[in-house]
Amino acid sequence: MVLSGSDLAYALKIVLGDSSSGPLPAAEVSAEDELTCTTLLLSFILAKLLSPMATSTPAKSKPKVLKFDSEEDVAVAVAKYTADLSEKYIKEKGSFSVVLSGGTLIDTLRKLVEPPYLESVDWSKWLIFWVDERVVPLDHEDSNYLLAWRGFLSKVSIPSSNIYAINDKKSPEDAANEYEERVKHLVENKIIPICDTTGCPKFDLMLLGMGPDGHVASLFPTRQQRHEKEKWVTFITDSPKPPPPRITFTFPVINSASEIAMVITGAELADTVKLALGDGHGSDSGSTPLPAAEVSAEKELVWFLDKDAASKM
Ligand SMILES: O=C1O[C@H](COP(=O)(O)O)[C@@H](O)[C@H](O)[C@H]1O
Repeated sequence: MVLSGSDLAYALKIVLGDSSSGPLPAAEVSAEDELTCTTLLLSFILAKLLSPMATSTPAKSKPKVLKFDSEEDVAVAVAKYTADLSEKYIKEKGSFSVVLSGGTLIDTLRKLVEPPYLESVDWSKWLIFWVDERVVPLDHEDSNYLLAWRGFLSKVSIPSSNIYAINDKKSPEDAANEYEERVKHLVENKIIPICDTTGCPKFDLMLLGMGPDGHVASLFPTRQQRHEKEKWVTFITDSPKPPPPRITFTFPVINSASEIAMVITGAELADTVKLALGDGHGSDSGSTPLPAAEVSAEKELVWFLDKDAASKM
């Protein structure tokens, strides 16, 4: 009987290890029994390899892709989706943590700050974070905080103590470390739960946009931050998209969120959407998938696309 490979270790231990109730059948193998024993062993190994226990992280489900006739329809759908999740999570856990990106996303959230949601959403239970931020003063035109303040936060009654902007007085590295510390503190105080499978903070909802190069947050195809596995928040000083200094949540944190919406509109993103939802590989990023193709959620990832963004699929 010839056995090889590390996957056989557990089977060998069972078959060859001592047993108080007498030897297992395979331990008494003779030349005539060899075929039967090998078949049994192969079945055991196959069953083990094919069972969900064979992989250390459970496979996540495929993204849900929703296509709409217009950008306006996307805005309407994203508002309802967010308000519904707000109600669900506040009912379940008493608060709703939302991670915002910058860019076009904020304008697409405009329907959320109109009736009926303006009155029906319990804004007092919201906690706001940024998936990435440009390291500029908070009142600078490039600030994602300022963008969100103007287009969203100034219109709703989220307590200011629940709005977690970055410290704009620090260097990118220090600002990233401080933001990570603040999130750790919230985790320690059980304000943000921890994701059992990754050990990262588990935010309820991330609302993400995507750049034409397939970047999400400030994780760019050609920069190493996208490969960060240890830090929760990292920094970049040479972002290919200006301004160069930024901080960003890393993929382990992004992909630990319960729900993620990728909100993407406009014909200029159609090729990138096709790549990201296809095999994920951009022509200029070799065999590494686009960052947008690496987004996954603990519960559900939904791509909201208007017909222009979906036109090449
Ligand atoms: O620089 C950034 O870009 C992305 C995408 O922005 P968009 O304007 O193309 O929608 C954004 O998601 C990110 O938060 C921002 O810092």
